Formats: sequence, C-alpha cells, structure tokens
Amino acid sequence: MILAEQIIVRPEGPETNAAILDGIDCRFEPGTVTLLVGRTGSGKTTLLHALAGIVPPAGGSLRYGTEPLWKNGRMNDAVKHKVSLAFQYPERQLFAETLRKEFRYSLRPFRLSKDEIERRAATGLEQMKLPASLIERSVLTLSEGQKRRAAFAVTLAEQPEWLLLDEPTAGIDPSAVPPLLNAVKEHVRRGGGAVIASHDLDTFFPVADRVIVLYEGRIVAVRRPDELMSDPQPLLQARVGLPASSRIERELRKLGVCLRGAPLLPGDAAEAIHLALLERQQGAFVPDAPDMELYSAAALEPENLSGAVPQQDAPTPARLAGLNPLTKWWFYLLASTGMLIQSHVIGLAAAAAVAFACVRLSGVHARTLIKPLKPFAMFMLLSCFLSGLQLNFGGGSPLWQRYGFSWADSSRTLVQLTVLLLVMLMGILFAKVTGPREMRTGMEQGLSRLRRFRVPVGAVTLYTALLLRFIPLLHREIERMSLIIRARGKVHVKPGSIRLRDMPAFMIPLLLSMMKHAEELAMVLEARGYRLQAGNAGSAEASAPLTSADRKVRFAAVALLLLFILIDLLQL
Ligand SMILES: Nc1ncnc2c1ncn2[C@@H]1O[C@H](COP(=O)(O)OP(=O)(O)OP(=O)(O)O)[C@@H](O)[C@H]1O
Repeated sequence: MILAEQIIVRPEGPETNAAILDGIDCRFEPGTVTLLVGRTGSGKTTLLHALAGIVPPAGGSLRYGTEPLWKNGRMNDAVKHKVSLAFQYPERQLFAETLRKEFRYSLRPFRLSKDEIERRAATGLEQMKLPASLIERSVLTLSEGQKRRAAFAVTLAEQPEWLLLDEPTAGIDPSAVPPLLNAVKEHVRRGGGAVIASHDLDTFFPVADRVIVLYEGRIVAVRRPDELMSDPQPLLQARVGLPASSRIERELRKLGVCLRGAPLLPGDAAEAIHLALLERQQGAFVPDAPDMELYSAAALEPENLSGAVPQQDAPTPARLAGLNPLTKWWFYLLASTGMLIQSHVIGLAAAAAVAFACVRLSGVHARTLIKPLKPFAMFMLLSCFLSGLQLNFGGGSPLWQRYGFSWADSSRTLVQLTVLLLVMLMGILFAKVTGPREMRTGMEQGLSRLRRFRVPVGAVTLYTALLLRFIPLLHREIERMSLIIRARGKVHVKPGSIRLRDMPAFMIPLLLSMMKHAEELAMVLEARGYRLQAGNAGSAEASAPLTSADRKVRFAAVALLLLFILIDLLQL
C-alpha cells in the first residue's frame, strides 16, 4: 500500500509561489487501479512524480507499506525498485542509441543476468505488440507511436510492484490502447498496483477501481467510476468534463432516446445505444422526462459550477516588452563590449554591478539565469587552479619544493574569465527578454545597411538568433537527462544535474538530440515566417518609431560604454 499524508509540493523558485500540491491525503491499495483526473494544471503529473520519488515533497509523508519513500533526504533504497513511472511524453524518457540499450539502462539497477534482461525485453515488446526486431533499431528512427509503445515496454520490463502511468493514451494510436490496458490488467491481477493520470475517462473508467479528482493541487473527491457516472458533480466542479459516453447519452436524451441502465460506464455505452436505437425502431421505446439540468450546457459553464475556484491571473508581461528590439541589441552589444575590455578588479566590479542591475530591472528570476552558467563557473574554478599551479621539474630541489601556487596568475585568469561569465549572463538575459522573432527583427534593423554590400543579413540574423536560443534548449535537455537518471537509473541526483560517471552514456544521445532540436527549431522558425529573403515580416517592423524609453535606454548604453572605457583607461 502507498500511503500519502498531507503531501505538499512547491515549485522551484521564490518561496512566495503557491504550492502545486497542497495537503494531499490518499492511499493506494495493491491489486487496484487508481485513476487521477483533473483539468490541466491540477497537479496530476506532480502527484505521480511525488509518488515516484522524483519530486521531494516540501511537507507530509509518503510510505510504501512500512517503508518511508524518503530517508535522510534521499529516496529509500528499499522502495526505489518497487515503482516505475512512464512519463507524460514517454518518448522523452528514451535517450539511448538502440532500444536494447534502453532496456539495459532501465534494468541495470536490478542487477539481472543478460539472459533475463533479454527475456524481459522480449516480453515487454510482445506485451506492447511491437515486433521483436525493433530492439536493434535506433530510438531516433522509430515513429512517435512506436516510441510511445517502446517506452511502455521498457517500463513494463522493470516488473515493478507499482506502475505509475502519466497520460498513457495521449498521442497513441487506438490499436495500442488494448495492449496497454491488457498489460495494466495483468499487472493488477498479479497483485501489483497502478496509478494512472489521464484525461481519457472513456478508456480508463472501465478499468479503474477508484477515481481521485484533483483541483488546483487538492483532492476534491475520491469515488468509484460508477458513482461518478451517477453523480458527476465532482467532475463538473473540478472542470474535468464528462466522459464522451455521458455526453452522447445526454444528446440522445434530447432526441428522446433514453438508454437502459443509464448512467452507463463508457464500456457499456455502445451496447446500450445499439439496444435503445433498436427498440426505437421497433416502437417499443417510451421516453421519460430526464432531468437535463445537471448535464445542460449552462451547467457546464464554469460560473455555474458550485465550488468553482477563480482562474489564476495571467502572467505579468515582461518589463522590457515595449522596447524596440534594436534598442535591446544596442544595449546588449554596447554593455557587453564595455564589460569585455575590463581587465582590472574595479572595472570588473563595475561590470558585475551593471549586470546585477540589468537582472533586477528586467524582472527575470536570477535562478533561471544562474543555472545555465553553472558549468562555465566550474570550468572557471578549474582554470584558475591550473593557471596558478607552478611545477618545477628542474634538478636537485626536494619534491615538496617543486610545487607552488601563484595567486597573481590565478587571479588574472579569474578576472578574465569573470568578464566572460558576465558577458554570458548578459547574453542569457537578453535571450530571456527577447523572443526569437524580435531578436531577429532587431538585428536585421541594425545590419540592414550591409545589404548594400550583398551581405546575407537575413541568414546571419536567423542563425545568430538560433544560437542564442540554444542555451535554454541545452539546459532543458540536461534537465530531461537528469530526470531519466532519477526515474529510470534509480539514482539520487539533484534535479537538473548529471553525474560525471553518467556522462559517457548520455553525451552522444545529448548531441544527437540537440541536433534534432536544431533541425526542429530551424523548421519552426521558417514555418513562422522567418524566411531568409529580404523584405519579409521582420523588415516591416524595421520602421517602428522610437519611444522615449528607447531613447533613454540607448543613451544609457552609450554612457555605459564610455564609462567602461574611462574606467579601463584610468586603469582603476
Ligand atoms: N517545475 C515547476 N515549476 C513551477 N511550476 C510548476 C512546475 N511543475 C509544474 N508546475 C505547475 O504546477 C501545476 C501542476 O502541474 P502538473 O504538470 O502537475 O499538472 P497536470 O494536472 O499534470 O496537468 P496536465 O493535465 O496539463 O498534464 C501547473 O500549474 C504547473 O504550471
């Protein structure tokens, strides 16, 4: 049994953020299927991640039987092999070069023999109705549907006690649904438990023993599916909507066709509809006056749902949204140039102060900027150490005198690399406050005069924008790999980080996936109108008038550059 008591999960970032899960109390019994339903953003995925030990709760306790899920800030070894999670986008949990390597990676923590791994892989593929030959194929060459089935096959091969499935039928072709349901039923028949988060009530109501309805991070109801079909109020209040079969039943009632045994579970609806239509044809049917109020369109409107909680506010717009894109470029280039010429401590301090002020004024959360810089900061520390190290292999002197450390050399490297770090910070900040289209428009405006000299301005700006957008993408990929290590490698690593020893396994997949992203990004940009010819949408914005804010920012950029030059000339 899984016992969750008063689980609280908060988002990363400022403490003021509301909890994603707020006091979840529930238990999951072995041999049963529990369905988590809730409208988008209600916390289903987060609850599954908390149950899988991927997200550490900020409060409350989680136990698998008598064992706590967390022990001394780490996932309890006695529990981690009991549970397997299939991600919301299962294809995102795949990374290896071949499907065989996927199975090996997931089964490595279980210390199985090679034969056993092969046997389980074959069974997993068979369960998901995938051909055995697929095991040799590169994951990148599988179709999206095959990737999804393959990801489930890998999860099933772990043979966990608890199967956690996140939106398992989203984006899957209908022929893959029965094998998936059969696998879940078989798992439960053997005494395992399953927790499934899904919007697909029609598919999962027939197999679920219990339904947990979530709304804005809280449980608002726990019912059997048939109870929810007779009284769907909790579903309506949580704005989940009704299964399609219920909606069809409702429409048929309007036409005077009442279904026997209604309200029906989705699996029974087809037969009941067939029977009702047959009876109607034979004239045997006498419609009664159904209570349509509950199911009426008006009842489904959010304002008419009792207990409905107001919508969240729209996100605040970025403070710099009104600026002309070229102004942002001006500021970024001039401020970065000023920073780059600094070679002394005072100049460096001034550069750091400017970078800090820019971060504060932009309203971008500092943590999102620091994360991508961490690898470079590590490289800086190593470089400082190496540049300060003095080795003397000349004759005669005792061993301990052959090593030394020059703080002067080390601090020179530190100053030079810190300047680069600050410029990178400005670049990341610039990318955060400027959309790719805006970035390109601004650059085109700045470089438009070069068209006279046949410089391909469009191509230059597109590829520069692409490069700048790549940093957050790389960061996202590393987070994905980190999630895989935690969920499938059953290893405790900090979210967003990869252990050095995992690097060989992940380096090639990371490069391949970045190349795939690059291709997709280029396609998306092209599809959205970022064509390489002159005179496109970007150029139309080139003549946008300058506001007084633009003038002030440009003036500040020039003043900053002059100040930085002065500081360097005076060798402060
Ligand atoms: N890492 C995070 N940082 C900040 N907020 C987050 C984070 N992860 C999730 N959230 C927020 O928590 C809420 C719940 O997210 P979750 O993914 O659990 O919802 P869900 O019910 O699974 O949604 P869906 O049905 O769309 O998959 C959402 O408002 C989401 O924006």
